[in-house]
Amino acid sequence: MDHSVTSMQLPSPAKLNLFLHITGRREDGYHELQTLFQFIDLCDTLDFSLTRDNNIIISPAIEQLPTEENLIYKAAKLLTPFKQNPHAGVDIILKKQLPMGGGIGGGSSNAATTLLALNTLWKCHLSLEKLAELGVQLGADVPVFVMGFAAFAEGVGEKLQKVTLDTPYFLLLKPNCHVSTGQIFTDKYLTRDTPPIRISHALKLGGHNDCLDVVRKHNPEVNEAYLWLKNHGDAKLTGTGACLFLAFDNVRDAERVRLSTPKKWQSWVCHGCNTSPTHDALNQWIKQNRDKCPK
Ligand SMILES: C[C@@](CO)(OP(=O)(O)O)[C@H](O)COP(=O)(O)OP(=O)(O)OC[C@H]1O[C@@H](n2ccc(N)nc2=O)[C@H](O)[C@@H]1O
Ligand SMILES: Nc1ncnc2c1ncn2[C@@H]1O[C@H](COP(=O)(O)OP(=O)(O)O)[C@@H](O)[C@H]1O
Repeated sequence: MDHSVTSMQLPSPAKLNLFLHITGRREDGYHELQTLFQFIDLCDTLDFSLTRDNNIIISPAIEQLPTEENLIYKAAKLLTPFKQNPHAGVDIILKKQLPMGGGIGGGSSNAATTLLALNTLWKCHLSLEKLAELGVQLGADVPVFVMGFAAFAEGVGEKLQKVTLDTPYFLLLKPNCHVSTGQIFTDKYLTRDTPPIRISHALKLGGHNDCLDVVRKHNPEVNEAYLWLKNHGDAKLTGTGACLFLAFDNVRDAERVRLSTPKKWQSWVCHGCNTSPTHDALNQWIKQNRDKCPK
């Protein structure tokens, strides 16, 4: 078979929570949210090659993360009951660029990219909705990456309404600390009573991040980076952090502020997108391989 139809390279982008409201707490302790998700063009890359040995091989390994806990592995495992050929396996090469545990959803994105790639390579023929339903078991942010459109999200982040947002440039900052999502969501001072808003309100007026004060309190370095970034505009926290971001109308201004960023923090200038770069690349792959792909 033509090698092109047995392998695929896809980008796996990060997301930003443009705002994050906590509107309540469910009986199981999970928090009900309203958030606006936008993708950015800062991406990991995943190479998938079909094999015939029924194995899921991921390289290189992520430091201090056993393969079985890698969300890429978990996503591939979730799809195995749906493989057309029971002997099909996959070799996956991960080129990691996204900082982990930064609130930009790299792990969830990698899981979604894997679901999308293997659904095609393993000919599982599952709908996006079914893939999102499987993916939410791995994390609340997986569905938005599977669906691939910027979205107003409710529930724990899985009830999605497609939106079209402005696509500014962002300066993204990563303070040198790891924020524990669990610690933030169990803090007694976290506010959990932001009144629910309508999508029209969200799109017109935006919102805030209810986690910000608690994250700043637990993580002095996030606080320091926030105060620094705030000198340049409306600095925001994504998810439960630690990453912070600031929007700009043009790339020049974003680059100018980035050049003055203290060197102790990683920083990137990136572009907001309304469709996931994974979907753009997958659609391109499908177009190129349509005639070569056996049904
Ligand atoms: C906050 C958000 C916003 O996009 O993103 P990140 O900051 O992680 O990127 C997500 O909702 C993160 O969802 P998810 O990825 O499933 O969270 P996990 O890290 O698995 O959650 C760790 C712990 O936080 C608590 N948790 C998480 C999500 C939620 N809606 N309510 C919660 O109470 C739970 O106790 C959970 O065990
Ligand atoms: N492929 C993966 N990439 C990144 N993190 C992963 C992956 N698989 C599992 N994880 C775990 O998920 C955690 C959260 O990762 P990530 O999604 O990048 O952060 P966040 O949820 O804060 O945006 C990591 O700290 C790591 O332990």
